[in-house]
This record gives sequence, C-alpha cells and structure tokens, in this order.
Amino acid sequence: MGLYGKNRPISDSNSPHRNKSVSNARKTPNSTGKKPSSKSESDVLNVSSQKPLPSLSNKHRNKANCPCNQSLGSWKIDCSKCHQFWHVDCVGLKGINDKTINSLTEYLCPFCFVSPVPTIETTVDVCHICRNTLSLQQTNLAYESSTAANNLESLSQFCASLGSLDMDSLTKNMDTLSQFDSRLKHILLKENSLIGLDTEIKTLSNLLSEHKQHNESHLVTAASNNQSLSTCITELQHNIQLLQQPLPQSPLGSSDELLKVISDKLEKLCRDETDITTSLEHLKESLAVRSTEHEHQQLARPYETIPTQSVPEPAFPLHPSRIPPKVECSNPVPKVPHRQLPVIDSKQDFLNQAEADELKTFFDGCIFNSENGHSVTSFGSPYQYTGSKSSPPAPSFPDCLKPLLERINTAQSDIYRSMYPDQPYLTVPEINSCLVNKYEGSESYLPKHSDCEVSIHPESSIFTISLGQSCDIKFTERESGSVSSQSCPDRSLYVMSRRSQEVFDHEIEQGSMSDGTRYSLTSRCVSWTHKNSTCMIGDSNTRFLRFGSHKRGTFGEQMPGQKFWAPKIRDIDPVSCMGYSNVVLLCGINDIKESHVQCEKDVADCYAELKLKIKQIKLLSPSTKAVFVCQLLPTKDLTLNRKVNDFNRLLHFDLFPTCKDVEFVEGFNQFVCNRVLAAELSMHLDRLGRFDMLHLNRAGGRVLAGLIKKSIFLRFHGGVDKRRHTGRVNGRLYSNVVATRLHPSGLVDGCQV
Ligand SMILES: O=C(O)CCC(=O)C(=O)O
Ligand SMILES: [Fe+2]
Repeated sequence: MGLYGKNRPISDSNSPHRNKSVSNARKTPNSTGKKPSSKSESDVLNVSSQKPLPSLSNKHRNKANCPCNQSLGSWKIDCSKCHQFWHVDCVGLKGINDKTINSLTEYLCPFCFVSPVPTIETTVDVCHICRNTLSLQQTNLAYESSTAANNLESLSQFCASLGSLDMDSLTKNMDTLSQFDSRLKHILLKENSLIGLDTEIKTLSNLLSEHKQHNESHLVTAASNNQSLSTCITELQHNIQLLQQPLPQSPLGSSDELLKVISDKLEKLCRDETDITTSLEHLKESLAVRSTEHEHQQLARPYETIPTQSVPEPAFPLHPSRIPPKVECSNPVPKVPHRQLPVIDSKQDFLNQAEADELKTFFDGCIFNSENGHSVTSFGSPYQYTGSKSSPPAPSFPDCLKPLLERINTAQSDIYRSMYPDQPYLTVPEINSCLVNKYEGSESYLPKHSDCEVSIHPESSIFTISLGQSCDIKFTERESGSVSSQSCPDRSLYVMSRRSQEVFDHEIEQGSMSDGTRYSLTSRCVSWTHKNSTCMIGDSNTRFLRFGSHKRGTFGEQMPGQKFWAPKIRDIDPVSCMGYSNVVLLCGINDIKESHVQCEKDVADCYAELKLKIKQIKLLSPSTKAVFVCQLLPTKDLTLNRKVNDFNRLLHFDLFPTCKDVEFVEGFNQFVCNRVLAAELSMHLDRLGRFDMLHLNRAGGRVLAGLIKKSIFLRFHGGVDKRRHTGRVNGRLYSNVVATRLHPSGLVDGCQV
C-alpha cells in the first residue's frame, strides 16, 4: 500500500481512467452471474428490492480512480487487499500527514474492511460496507424484539385492567380533582399574602399609636384610618379563622359542595383584602408625613419600660424599612499604642562554642540558594515568604539541629504560657521550621521586610540564632519611621513576636558586616492552616468556645486561634488581634444593658464605640483579612430587646455596608427566631426550669461555634460580596428580632438567649 503524496502526486485529472465512472461498474447481484440464493435477496436482507444493491465486483472497478468519481485533488491511498485507490478525504483520513500514512503496513478500504460484529449470511455479492450496516441493523432488531417480548406480558395485563375501568367516572373524578387543586393553590397564595398583610398592618398600627402620643395635628385622619383599618382587620381575622376551621366532612362525591364553601370564604377574604389595602395606603401616607418630623425626636426619646410578665403584645413596633442614620466615627481614628517591642528577648552565648562549631561545619557543607544579598536553605516545615526568588527544599531537621529545636520549643512554651496563664488547656504553637541565611562578606545584606506571612502562627515567637561574623539588625517602626537596632554577635539569640511584624520592618544593611561568613538560623511555627487563624473576642456567650485540636468541643486543627475576654466593648483590645487572619467579635449586650443607655441615640453611641474598635483593629493589624461581627442575641427583657434591635439594625445598615472586610456571622437569624431551638440553647435560670434568656448553654455554644466556623470557611471558599444599600445587606434580608409575646405558660416566648 502507498500514498500518492507530494512526491508522487496523482490528481484525478492525471488518471488514465478519469472518465470511467465507478458507478458504471456496478452491477445488480443477478448480473454478476453468481447463483441466486433459494430465498429472494430482499427476504434475506430485508431491504427494498427497488434499488439495485451496492455490490461492487472487483473486476469491474477502475482501481486508479477513487470510487467517489470526483476530482477532489487530495492525496490517495490504496487498499492492501483489492488495491483500489481512494482519496484520503473520502476514507476519513483527512488531516493525517503523508508520513504517517506511508508508514502504515496495511490498509483495508471500506470495501474490504469487515466489521468485527458478525456479518449477515448471504450468498449475494454485497459489498462489506452494506453488509456491516445491515448486520448492525439486524443485531439491533434482534435486541429490540427480545425486549418487546419481555414487556409483552405486563402490557397485556395492563390492557386487560384498562378494559374493566369505568372511564366516565374516572374522567369526572379527574376533572373535580384538577378543579380542587387549582382552587386550593389559589387559596394558599391568598393566605400567604394575607398573612404578610396582617403583619404589616400590625406594625403600622403600632407605629401609628406611637406617633399619636407625640403629634396631635394629624390625629384625626390617622385615627379614622386606623378605625376603618381595625374593623377590616377584625373581619379579615374572622375570615382567616373560618378558613382555618375544619371543613365540613362530606360524603364521597360531594367535593363540589366542599369547593363551593371554600370559594365563598375565599371571595369574602378577597373583598376584605381590597378594603384593607386601600385603608393601608391612606395610613402609610399620613405616617410618611410625620415620620420625617419625628426622626430626631425619636432618637433621643427614652425607651419605655415594658414589664416582662404582663405584656402580651409584640414589643417591637420598629419596621425594618426605618433605616437608621449613618453613625460617624470621629476622624481620624484615634491611635491605639501597639505595645510591641522590635525584640522581646535576647541572649548572648545562647550556644556554647562546641555547639556553634558543629553547626558551622554542618552548614559549610550545605547547598544554599541565592536570594537578594544573601543565600538560604531551610529545614522542617517549608517556609515560603513574599519576595523569595527560590523555594529551597526543606528536608527534615538534621540530628545536629534537633537539640537546638528542643531548646527553642521550651523557650516558646515559656513565652506563650506567661502570656496566657489562665488558659492552660491551649496547645503551645510548635516551632517546626528553620530558615538558614548565609551572608558572605561585607557586600551581603538582607532587604527590608517583615515576617508577616500568613503561614506563621500569630502566637509563634520568631527565634534567630547568629553564627560566625557579627552584624547589626535594623528595625524601623513603619508608622513613625523611628529606627532601632540589635547587635547579633556569634552564638547569640534574639526573639521577635509575630505581632511586632505588623508594625516593624527589619533589615541588615550592606556594609554592616565585615569580611567572613555569618549564618543566621530563624525558627518559627509554620503551617498553611494558619491562614484560618482566628482571634475571638467576646462576652460570656463565648465561654464554651474553645480553640485546639480536639475533634469534639474545639474548632479543630484547621482553625487555630485564641480567645480573649471582653464583657464590654471597651474591653476589646485591638492589640490582641494583631497577626490573626480573622477576628470574631461577640460583644455589646452588656453595654446596652447599662441603665444610662436610655434611648436610641445611646444605643448608637455604643455601636459607634464598636465601630471604632473595628477600625482600630484594621489599622493595627494589616494581616487581618476579615472582622466577623455577631449580632446581639435577644434576651428575656423586653425593654432590652428594643435596644438589641436598634443595635443590630445599625450593624446591618451602617457597619456592614460601610466598613470593608466586615462580615456577618451567618445564621444568627434562625438561631434567635426559632423558639424551640432558642429555649434548648439557653441556660436554665432557676429550679422551676425557666430559661435564662441571656446566656447560651453548652449546646448553644456548640451551635454558635458551628455558625462562626461556617462563616469563616464560607469566606475562604469564594463567598461573593453582594452588598446593597437597601433592606438587603450582603444579599440577606434584614430581619428584626422576632416579636416577643407571652407564652401561655407564662414564660416569655419567642426571643431568646
Ligand atoms: O539574618 C537575620 O538575622 C534575620 C533573618 C530574617 O529576618 C529572616 O529570615 O526573615
Ligand atoms: Fe525576617
């Protein structure tokens, strides 16, 4: 076989048999002279005998011409068996280069290729293309008939049962059912919109009665509106009750009667709804006039005291559409002292001479990768830092470094325990990585930088041991530009905190070293899970939240962190957040609980204090990616709940839309609005089993922990910020604390924990 390619071009125009059409060579099977089979050909093949079968006898073909009989001008390939030439395009080899085709040792053309599926038996001279196709058809047919046979029995059973059906009554029943179904849908739709309307009316009439006390001028219209509205509401409620009553039991077949009862009630409801909507419009108009006038008065108006045990009605007449005014923080944000030292500890002669000599000899034999002004190698967990040109491999700690690592970990533990003496259950961040820098001669240097990498544990100290030639390391406070330095003689140690990296840069200037070699060994606690590091600051409701690596009861290894106690907003210490990727704040209830917080403006002041803290955190800790704020949880005290509502509304309408990288802790709304859930999650107050609706119990703590964890991980998994300056914040609808009313048992119901 071969190919007519560039070297052997044969175009159809060059072909000696160009004018001989292949189809001319075709013969009907009978004309081939072969003996016809006993069955007729169309019987065997199950094909129409009208057209001649595409049989191709070898003898009649013009083998130099492609059977397509067209001059396509493409290369040709010949069949190994029948030696018929074909255009490469005609046999589906278009695009394959001539080299590949020439390298084929065998090629069977469509006439000679026999499909691997069994071909049909025939004595007729049928070309293989047709045989293959027909054979496939036959196989399919066989399969389909066997499937049909299998299904035949169940089909015949079904047909038999169809015969015994009373089609008339079936059609009737179906009609009735579909009518019933569409009317039911209608009722459900109406009921939902009516419930919504009912709530809106209640809110508006509460607002109205509130306004009545302060403004008499519009009282007449409003009062008459209110009166007609009240009548309508009573009607509406009556009708809804009627609808909710069990419908009369009807004997089979009287579904039409049932439907009539329902649709009568429905019609009545619709009429009432129209009346109410009209009255509502009037009411809204008269309220709109006055709400502007009273905005400022309202902010300064003291909250009325609502007795906890005797008020059956909702305590929150506030409507979410009343967006609170923007709360301005004094600008610029007052500075918080960062309280960080560039070096928290240092020791001369940290290593003895023998230890130092052993290490120097070891490092002299190591391969270092070139960086700006110096070179590096590393051991333990890999430490990757911004601006690095090389990613040196990090083999495990060599034996000569192990005793040193142990000493450093003891020092780390001492520093950590002294910082958090009251949290002995916390796991000390383990120093697991050592980066060795090699400086050779006076030309070498270390560029200005800070070790504020996300992979370093925020509570890890950073230990640097110097070996060989001494030098000075220079620290610059970023904000003020003030400079200090630390001398690093042979065998000495200096320690920096991770927090200080948020405010200081360090460097070794060119010329600070004389000739000779200096090695520095910098050890840290490093892991990629530290990108989730979280600083939690909160009141007593955070008491059951624990960081640590235990599977149950802690946030686990994937979310390392530290908890800080802040009963009031003023106790939030922005310094504790430094270096953490996430900050979670759950604080404020004890502030608004204070007796001097008497009106909406006082609540706004508490909120402004929180907003200021958040701004300070962001200034002090550039590494912090997001501050997550928890809404305040409602309490058993109805008056306090009004303040809770006002505070939360400011979070929604002021904090989240105006402060970048401030996030919700997701899921709080369900958390506080589900009465059963809320009761289960709050502490028991007394022996009677009444709930302390201010504090979460252990289960409540677990739910809260779950919500916090979910919010943090959601953010990392591409949560999309869809903030809008409307009733929706971050794509979520703002919702008030659930309306509080007395439970029949006498316990306050509805708002919780
Ligand atoms: O060589 C030193 O003393 C400092 C090393 C250092 O700052 C670093 O590796 O990040
Ligand atoms: Fe550094």
